Order: sequence, then structure tokens, then C-alpha cells
Amino acid sequence: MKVTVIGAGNVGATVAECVARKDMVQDVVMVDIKDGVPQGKALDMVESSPIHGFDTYLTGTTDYADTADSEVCIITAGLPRKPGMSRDDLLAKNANIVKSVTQQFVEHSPEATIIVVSNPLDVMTYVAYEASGYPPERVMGMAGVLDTARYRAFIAEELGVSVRDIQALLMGGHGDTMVPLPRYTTIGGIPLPQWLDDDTIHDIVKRTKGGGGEIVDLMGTSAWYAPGAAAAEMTEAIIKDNGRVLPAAAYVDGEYDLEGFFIGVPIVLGADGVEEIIEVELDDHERALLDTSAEHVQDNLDNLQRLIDEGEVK
Ligand SMILES: NC(=O)c1ccc[n+]([C@@H]2O[C@H](COP(=O)([O-])OP(=O)(O)OC[C@H]3O[C@@H](n4cnc5c(N)ncnc54)[C@H](O)[C@@H]3O)[C@@H](O)[C@H]2O)c1
Ligand SMILES: O=C(O)C[C@H](O)C(=O)O
Repeated sequence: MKVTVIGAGNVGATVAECVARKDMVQDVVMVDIKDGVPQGKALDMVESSPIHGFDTYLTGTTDYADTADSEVCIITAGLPRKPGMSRDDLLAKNANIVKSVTQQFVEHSPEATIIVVSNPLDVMTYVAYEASGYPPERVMGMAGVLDTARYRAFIAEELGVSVRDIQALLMGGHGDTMVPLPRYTTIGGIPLPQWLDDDTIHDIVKRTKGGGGEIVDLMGTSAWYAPGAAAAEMTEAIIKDNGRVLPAAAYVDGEYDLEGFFIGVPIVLGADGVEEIIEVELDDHERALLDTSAEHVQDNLDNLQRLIDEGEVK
């Protein structure tokens, strides 16, 4: 089995390493436009394999022929944001990159499943979907696994309990309008509102929504350890076909009364990609937050169409 990672930068290299360390596929191929970089990072990781104890073999390339017959492709190619920027500011540049890398990848792997990571996430997933010609269930975006991981880490820190016992659901677009759902968050099976007061939950939700920006302000570029681990967890669910229930940007076709775009929803993830979108009951407040987030994703899609009409996105 082969996994391809497009973009061997901070996130891409971390995804490749996390996938390799799970020792579940024969090959991981990293592709980048910077010749030497994917090859060098792959070699460095191979040299770490006797220490970590994995047999997955990693290679780097600039040639998509080397990615042929991949089972899963993770797209991380594109610019990260800098302090003062929003993810949406990356739209024009990254749309051109994501479209081009997707077209080159699918030429050699018509049957793969694509996980998009490049930002702005929900719209880049749509770009990859259109460029791939794949059915919608075989294209998805990684955001919810990362955003819930941040949310779970902050809750664990606040309560002084193990991160392993925290289960959480978060929906909506991967931006400041994302919708963490405290009502669907449990610690050891006990709902979050029984552990923390409203003000503390509000602070944790706020920090989660700004979690990407918090790191950008600290480092001058965006995160990669948690994003890389999150994309690798989704890859594992597809490779092992273990029916994980995870939040991801999936194509909605009437679910939650939303239609025709990608947005964060709970899914069952397996070898066939998005095997099911789970529709949970939302109260009026949660529903209003999801609608606001969906409007934001739709606005971004309208911006993409405008850029296409103006010739800025080819
Ligand atoms: N979905 C998420 O939750 C999430 C999390 C973190 C980062 N991101 C996004 O992931 C993307 C990558 O972030 P990063 O920190 O790894 O950036 P980075 O600059 O470290 O790496 C990006 C890589 O893409 C490569 N690249 C650019 N154009 C290419 C092309 N046409 N073909 C092949 N490779 C190409 C670059 O050479 C570079 O190595 C950004 O858009 C960032 O916003 C998303
Ligand atoms: O914040 C970013 O720009 C990168 C990513 O979307 C994140 O949430 O870390």
C-alpha cells in the first residue's frame, strides 16, 4: 500500500513521519516542487526507522509518476499564513496550487482517497474535489480532528485529567466560526457541563476557535505537529478501514439542510472514504452557529468563483 503526501513542508513532512511511524503501509511518497527537499526529508526519516522501529519506506520526488497507485493522498501544498493574515487571505494562491497538484496526482491514481489540509480548508477541499473528478465521498478535508484535539487538550489541562478520556464533537468550517459543541463533549462519559461552569467552557471554546491564530502569533507561521498527527489519524482510519467516527470536512448533499459544499460534520471514515455523515440533533443556538459558519464557507466559495471569473484562479 502507498500513501502520497503532496507538499513536503512543515505539515507534509510531519504527516509523512506520523504515517510511517504507524508502520501500516509499505510506502510513503512525498512530493514537492523544491527538488531535493522531499528526497532529503525522506532519507532522513528512513535513517530514523531503525530507532523508531518501522518498516515503511519513504521516498521524495518531484515526479508524480512515483505516486502511481496510491491508496491515500494528503494535500498540504500551499502557503501558510503569517501573523495578521486570516486563512482566507490564502485563497487565490492556494487554489491555483491545490488545483494543479490534484490534477497531476489523479492522473496516476484514479482510485485513491484525498485528504486536503491546505487552507482555507473547506474551499480548498472543494477545489480538490472539482479538479479530481472523484466521487464526493473520496475527497475530504482535515480540520475537525485538529480542532477537537486542541479543544480536548485545553479541557484536559483545565481539569487535570487525561486527554485520553475526553471525547468531543465540533462542526462547521475551519475558521473562527467553527462550532465546538460542549453538549456533545464528555469526560469519562460524563457531559462537560457537569464538570465546568459556563464561563470556563466559554473561554475554552474561544481559545479553540482561535487555536490556529494563537500559534501563528507565537511562531510567525502556522502549526504542524498537531495538524500532521491529525491527518495521519484520518489516513489510518482509511487504510485500516476501522470505521472511526471523526469530524471532517465532507460534501453535504442535504444533510443538516446544507447542500453543495464541504463543511465540518461528524463522519464514519473507512476504506470507502466518507461512509456516512452522522446527523446529530442541534438546539436553536447550535443550529444558528452552524448556519453562520456555513454562510462563511459559502462566501468563500463565492470569492473563489469571482477569482475564477477574473482569471486570477485558472
Ligand atoms: N487544515 C488544517 O488544519 C491546517 C493546519 C496547518 C496548516 N494548514 C495549511 O497547510 C498548508 C501547508 O502549511 P505548511 O506549514 O506545511 O507550509 P510550508 O510552507 O512549510 O510547506 C508547504 C510546502 O508546499 C510546497 N509547495 C508549494 N507549491 C507546490 C506545488 N505546486 N507542488 C508541490 N508542492 C508545493 C512548498 O514548496 C512547501 O514545501 C498551508 O496552506 C496551511 O495553511 C492547514
Ligand atoms: O491557523 C492556520 O493558519 C493553520 C491551521 O489552519 C491551524 O488551525 O493550525
